[in-house]
Order: sequence, then C-alpha cells, then structure tokens
Amino acid sequence: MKAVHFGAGNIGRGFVGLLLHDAGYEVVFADVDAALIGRLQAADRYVVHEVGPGGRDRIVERFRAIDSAADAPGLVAELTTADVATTAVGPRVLRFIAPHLLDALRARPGDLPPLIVMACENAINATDLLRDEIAALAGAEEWPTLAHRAIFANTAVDRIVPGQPAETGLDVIVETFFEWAIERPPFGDAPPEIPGAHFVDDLAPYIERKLFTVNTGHAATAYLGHLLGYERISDALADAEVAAGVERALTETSALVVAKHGLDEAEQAAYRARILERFRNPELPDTVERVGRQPLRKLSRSERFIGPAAELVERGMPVAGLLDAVAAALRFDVAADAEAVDLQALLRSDAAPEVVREVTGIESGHPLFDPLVAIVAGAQADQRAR
Ligand SMILES: NC(=O)c1ccc[n+]([C@@H]2O[C@H](COP(=O)([O-])OP(=O)(O)OC[C@H]3O[C@@H](n4cnc5c(N)ncnc54)[C@H](O)[C@@H]3O)[C@@H](O)[C@H]2O)c1
Ligand SMILES: O=P(O)(O)OC[C@@H](O)[C@@H](O)[C@H](O)[C@H](O)CO
Repeated sequence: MKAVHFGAGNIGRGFVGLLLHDAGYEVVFADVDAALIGRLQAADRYVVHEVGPGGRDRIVERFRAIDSAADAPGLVAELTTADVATTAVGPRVLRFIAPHLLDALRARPGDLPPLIVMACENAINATDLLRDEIAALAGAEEWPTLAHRAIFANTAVDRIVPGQPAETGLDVIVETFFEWAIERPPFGDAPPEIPGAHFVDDLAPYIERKLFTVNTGHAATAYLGHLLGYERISDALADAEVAAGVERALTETSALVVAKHGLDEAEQAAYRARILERFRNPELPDTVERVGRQPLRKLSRSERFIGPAAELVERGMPVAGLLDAVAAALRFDVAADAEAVDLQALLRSDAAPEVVREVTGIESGHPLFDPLVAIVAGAQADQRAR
C-alpha cells in the first residue's frame, strides 16, 4: 500500500505521515522545500517525540520523498499508482496541489481502485475545496469521465505540532493527544483501515467543534497573549487576563456548537477544559507567532472567529468575547508574517467599513457589520498612535 502525502512539515511528519506509516502504508512525502526533501531522502527513519504525560517516542520508517516543484512527472507517476493521497499544506495551497492530482487521475489505470484523497487542513470541508479545484481545472466535459477514479473524503485532524527547533532535524515534537475523524459515506461499506483514525457518518459536528473550540481558543490565546508580550502559548494562558478572554470566547462558541449540533453541554464543557490543558502543556514549545500565523486567513468569513460569531449574532446570542479576540488579532503586528504585514497595511490604507468587507467578508446590513467596523476603527486609531 502506498500513500503520497503533500506537505512534509509539522503535521505531515508528526501526525498524518505517522498514522499512515502505522497503518502499513509506504509514505511518499511530496514538498516544495528542496532542503527538507533532501534531508528526508538521505534519512531512513525519523522519530516523533510525544511530550506530556504518557508520551513516548514513535519511529517512522519505509518512507520516500519527492520534490514536487522540481519533479512534477515523478510526482504524478507516484500518485498514479498510489492508494491514498493526503495533504497538510495549508488551505490556501490546495489549488497548487490540484494540477498534480488531475494529471494522476488522467493517467490512472482503469484496473486500479479509486485513489482516496483526504485534505488534512484546518478548514471546513477542505477535501471538497481540493476536489472543486481539480474539477474546475478539468472542465465540465472531462470531469465526469475522471471523478469515479477518486474517492474524496473530508476530515478533521487534531494534534498540536509546534514549530520545530532546527537542532531536532527531521524528528518532530508533538503532544500525546491526537484525533483524526474522517467522513465515512464516500467509502460506502469499505473505509480504509487506518488505526488511530475514526470514521463518522456526519463530519460537520466534528470539524466545527474542533475548529471553533481548539482553533478559536488557540488563536484567541495567541492574539491576546501577543498583545501582552508573551512568546509561548503556555505562558500566555497562564496569564489570568488572557485565560479569562479565551474562556469568554469559548463559552460563546460552545453555546453555538451545542445549539447547532445538539452536543451535550457537559461533554462540551469537558472537551473545552481538556483543550485548555493541552494548551498549557509546558513541554510543548509552541509560540504565539505560529498559532497566530496568517491572521487574514484566520479572520476570514468561515474561519474560527467570524464563522461562529456570524452564526451566533444571527441566532441573537452573545459574541463580545469573540469580538475582543478579533480586536486583538487586528493588533497582531509581526514583521515575519506576510499576512500580518498585509493586514497592518490594509488598516493604514482603507476605511474601516472597507477593511471589514475585505478581511471578514461581512457586508453592511449583517448584524456583525457595525460592531466590526467599530473594532477596526479602534485598531486604526491605536495604529496611528503608535
Ligand atoms: N501544526 C499543527 O498543530 C496542525 C494541527 C492540525 C492541522 N494543521 C494543519 O495542517 C496544515 C499544515 O500545517 P503545519 O503546521 O504542518 O505547517 P508547516 O508549515 O509545518 O508545513 C506545511 C508544509 O507544506 C509545504 N508546502 C507548501 N506549499 C506546498 C506545495 N505547493 N506542495 C507541497 N508542499 C507544500 C511546506 O514547504 C511545508 O513543509 C495546515 O492546514 C494546518 O492548519 C496543523
Ligand atoms: O494551523 P493553523 O494556522 O490553522 O492554526 C494554528 C493552530 O491553532 C493549529 O495548528 C493547532 O495547533 C492544531 O489545529 C491543533 O490540532
């Protein structure tokens, strides 16, 4: 069995690659980072170090690696005969993966079972986004002749894998916790065997609970922590002011997922508490800069703040905690982060209502529009005063 995995970064090596390896797949890592691919090609194993209570070392072997920028034909040849293709590259990179998958589906021999495609990104229905990119490239005439050569399944992945210190090489430090939920219906009666993953009939409650609890809480910790000068997530959450702000935002998103998906309120409260414990793990060297990365993506319409806030106000439910976190995100001024730089430039150049439309996708007339305009105007005033 062979799996091609796009993105040999933190979650690629520390989670998806590990679980596919443990499931018996030969993993072929595909990445555009030539130096990283060179190191993987030169190695015959790497270690995933789980830190925290019960953590142990896990060995990953039997992998190969291919430079997807330099060797597109080689990559397509690997994909053409693969059983599984996964991604962990970031939702906005999926469109660059699509041409490779399209070429592989065109070349796929008719006697092979469909290629299983699963995007493992922090985004709702990321695999559907990838499929739509491939279908658009193929066009309305060709796509129906190719679609049956792949099975597209959405997934929700959860494991905190921080940025890795250079001295650890290919080895990866991760937390012990992980969850990989995969939607079952696309597979009919025969889902693939991936011990460690679980198959669910309806992914929506899983992905929304994950994105709007883990990722909303994480990002709120990062942005509120950054404002107070913290570098590490665990230190930020130890601050009472940050912890209270995160708790306010998560109380709101919890109310939404409970109301929308009929989740048990006590179970959701326990889920939330477990997540905060994970963020506090002092052995996990995670930073506010990594967790707050790409603020424009994180402030977009269906993402971890605006997505739940829009649904909450539409239901007449409170959003003050989420709006405080958005206000902090607007002040995430980090020179090394291209999106943070663009966001600060936008705040300098555009009027507040324009910034709200461009960044959050919320239009005037929506009940969230005026509160967001006020928050943006506040961030602009702060920026001018700095
Ligand atoms: N790190 C985590 O804790 C975590 C947990 C769950 C989900 N995720 C999600 O996984 C995805 C990856 O996150 P990460 O933390 O591993 O990031 P990362 O930056 O460590 O890894 C991303 C990798 O993708 C590669 N890449 C970029 N463009 C590519 C392309 N066109 N083709 C092939 N490879 C390409 C990069 O070179 C990099 O090695 C994101 O969507 C993230 O939200 C991350
Ligand atoms: O990967 P992002 O940028 O969408 O979000 C940053 C972190 O919140 C995220 O990577 C978490 O560590 C992860 O989602 C935990 O499962």
